[in-house]
Amino acid sequence: MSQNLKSIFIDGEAGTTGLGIRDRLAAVPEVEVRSIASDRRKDPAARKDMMAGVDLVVLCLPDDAAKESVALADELGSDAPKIVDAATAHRIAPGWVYGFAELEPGQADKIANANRVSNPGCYPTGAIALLRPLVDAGLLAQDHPVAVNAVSGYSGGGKSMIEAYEAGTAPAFELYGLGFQHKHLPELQTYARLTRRPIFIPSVGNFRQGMLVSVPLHLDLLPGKPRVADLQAALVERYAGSTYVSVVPAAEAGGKLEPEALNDTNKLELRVFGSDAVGQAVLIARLDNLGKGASGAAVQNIRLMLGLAEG
Ligand SMILES: NC(=O)C1=CN([C@@H]2O[C@H](COP(=O)(O)OP(=O)(O)OC[C@H]3O[C@@H](n4cnc5c(N)ncnc54)[C@H](OP(=O)(O)O)[C@@H]3O)[C@@H](O)[C@H]2O)C=CC1
Ligand SMILES: CC(=O)N[C@@H](CCC(=O)OP(=O)(O)O)C(=O)O
Repeated sequence: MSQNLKSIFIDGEAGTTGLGIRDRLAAVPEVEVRSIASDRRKDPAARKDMMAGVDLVVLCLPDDAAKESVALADELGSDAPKIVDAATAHRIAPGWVYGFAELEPGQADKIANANRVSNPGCYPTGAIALLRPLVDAGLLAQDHPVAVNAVSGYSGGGKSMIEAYEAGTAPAFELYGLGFQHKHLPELQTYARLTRRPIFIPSVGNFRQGMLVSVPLHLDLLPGKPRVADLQAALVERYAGSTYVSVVPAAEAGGKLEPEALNDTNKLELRVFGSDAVGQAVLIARLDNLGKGASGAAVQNIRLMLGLAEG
């Protein structure tokens, strides 16, 4: 192995997100992925030893295990590696940088200079990408009563949900999050800069991966009563020059949108469907929940943190 390679340990390498990151990193020649023998992969001592010898660790674990890994890294003091946490545990935690590079100007630099980066949730990636530019532009009041509806492929539920769908024991389609406590609400509200808690209703369908996130709006309830083109222009301005986020004319979709078109990419497409005649719009984000919603974003963050060129 070359001395110049950056070393990475994926804690949770055998899981859905971990495997996705490993596959993507296989195409990055500047890094080597180091692994623990399968029978010791949950052993805290083995994980700590591994962390002591690498440049960066990616946590692809349930929240409690991710917190345990961070505590192990803390015990290493100045020998601790950089951390990207793909779990929900540290998304609004002090001392962590939110790993959505396109959040606002300067966010990619913050990620590049951070030791601890929390990879965003799949649904918030779409919702924040749609909402934050409108809030920043004054087109959406921070206390606007926002509703976010979304559908995900079943891989979003990790190994257990994948097994249930592939065994044919899961429903064809299901709404969930109906207790108003979905784990993504805190980061969604925080990074969209909303002061009023949004209503968030996710759903899961019988397809493996892919995602749509939508936000309906009544234009006459927005500050200054904007037209559909004003919403579109605010998104275009925010993401001009972005490699992975694009604002696509809604007319191209012919009034329909399916969730799987960006699978196996790190892309995020944003559209504003609307009618000035009826004063209504719906903002829609399309992404791969395993791509820009998880492993793709993680590798984008890893590249930034290790000073590697964009992939
Ligand atoms: N699936 C998705 O679309 C996304 C998931 N995430 C997040 O990534 C994290 C992982 O999710 P996902 O990949 O879906 O989950 P999976 O259930 O597919 O994988 C989790 C992995 O972690 C392993 N694991 C559990 N406990 C420990 C432990 N104490 N030490 C070491 N390894 C452990 C599991 O081992 P075993 O194989 O034995 O079960 C499994 O391999 C979660 O926090 C999730 O919220 C983030 C974005 C999207
Ligand atoms: C379909 C499904 O169950 N999706 C998961 C979200 C995916 C995920 O794991 O979200 P993180 O990015 O926060 O880890 C859920 O709603 O809990």
